[in-house]
Amino acid sequence: MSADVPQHLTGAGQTSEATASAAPRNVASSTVSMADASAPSIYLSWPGATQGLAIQAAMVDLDGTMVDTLGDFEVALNRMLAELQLPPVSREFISQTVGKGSEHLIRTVLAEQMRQASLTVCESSCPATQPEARYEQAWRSYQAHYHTINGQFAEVFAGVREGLQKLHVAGLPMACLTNKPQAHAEALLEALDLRQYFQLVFGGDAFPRKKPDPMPLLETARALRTPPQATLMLGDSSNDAQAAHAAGCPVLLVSYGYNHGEPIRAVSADGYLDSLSELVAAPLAG
Ligand SMILES: O=C(O)COP(=O)(O)O
Ligand SMILES: [Mg+2]
Repeated sequence: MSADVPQHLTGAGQTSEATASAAPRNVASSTVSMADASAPSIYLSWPGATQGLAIQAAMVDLDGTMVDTLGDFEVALNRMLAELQLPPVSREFISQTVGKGSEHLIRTVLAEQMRQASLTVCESSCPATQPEARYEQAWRSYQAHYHTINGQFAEVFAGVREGLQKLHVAGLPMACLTNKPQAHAEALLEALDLRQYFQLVFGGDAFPRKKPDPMPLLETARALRTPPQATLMLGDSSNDAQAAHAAGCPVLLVSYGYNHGEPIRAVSADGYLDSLSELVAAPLAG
């Protein structure tokens, strides 16, 4: 295991606090076997696939792929903005900004709402205040509010439980790989009863770099002990696709998530799904 992988993220992480704190409720963890280089391949297909994929494990994105979290983002951001005496942000703006981690979301929203406030309050002659000067306060406020409401305004997308169940039944080891902070991701998966499907959960603060950098995918494949080319990324945005291409992983994209306001089919991928329930998974003989 390379020295740059935090110890709790190594293969031994299967039995570390991440898993121990999230004991499966419906599926016994002992029924979910760990992947290794000789793990059996699963053949995956979906409607419109000219050719399916032979894979040994999957990494599944969280926001926009499994869970519609726009409501949570909206409430936490607007409570933060109210504290900072800034105008509320629209759901549409959030949907185009989410996906690159909390830091990027807070910085972008702060800059936009400060710009709007300066236009309203002082027309064109406001004294310039740098968003960066308010970033630390905004970050603390946002994280506290998000922690309080996490999952209360979120919903699992239609077809997600069915799709994950199919992959689980086919014997596919899975990790949740998100840019959401680790603690929020773990709590959300638990609250929505999705944690049971994942041997591992890696948040945006689990590695030194986030998607679209390939590092989180390469380290997750390493932790799952499957080669990147046999480790599928299942996501909703160009972040996931870009990271997958750079890591050498196959990638499938869902059409209903948050792709920075751009059509998902314009993003290069091995395939596109309108619902995870469209997936067909079967063990590959031999
Ligand atoms: O940016 C976030 O917080 C979440 O993003 P992801 O779950 O789509 O990776
Ligand atoms: Mg996403």
